[in-house]
Amino acid sequence: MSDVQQRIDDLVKNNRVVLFMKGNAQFPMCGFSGRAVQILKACGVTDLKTFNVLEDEEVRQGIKEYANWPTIPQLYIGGEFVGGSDIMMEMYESGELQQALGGQ
Ligand SMILES: N[C@@H](CCC(=O)N[C@@H](CS)C(=O)NCC(=O)O)C(=O)O
Ligand code: FES
Repeated sequence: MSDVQQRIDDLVKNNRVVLFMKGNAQFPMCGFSGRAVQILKACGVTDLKTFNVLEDEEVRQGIKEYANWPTIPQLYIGGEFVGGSDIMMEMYESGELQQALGGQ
C-alpha cells in the first residue's frame, strides 16, 4: 500500500465516523459536502471526524482510489466506505444510515 493509501486506511480505521469533504463541518466549501454534514447532524452524530481534502491534494486524489469512488464527499463508518452525498441521502430517507450509525 502506498503512503497515502496507508494514511487513509489509518484514518478510517481509527475513527468511527469519517467524512472526507471540502471545507469542514463549520464551513463546508461545496454544497455536496455541506449536505453530507447536514445529514450526519440530522442523524445525531456527535463523534464525526472530518478531513478537508482541499488542504491535501494527495488525499484528495488518493481517496478516489482507496474506495474506487470518483468524488467527494465520502463517508466511512467503522472503516467501511458508505458512499457520497446522494447515497447518504437515500440511506437517510430509508433509515438505513441511522441504522449503520448504530441507531443514534
Ligand atoms: N453526486 C455526488 C456529488 C459529489 C461530486 O460530484 N463531487 C465532485 C465536485 S465537489 C468532485 O468530488 N469532483 C472531484 C474533485 O473535486 O476532486 C455525490 O453523491 O456525492
Ligand atoms: S466544489 Fe464545485 S461542485 Fe463541489
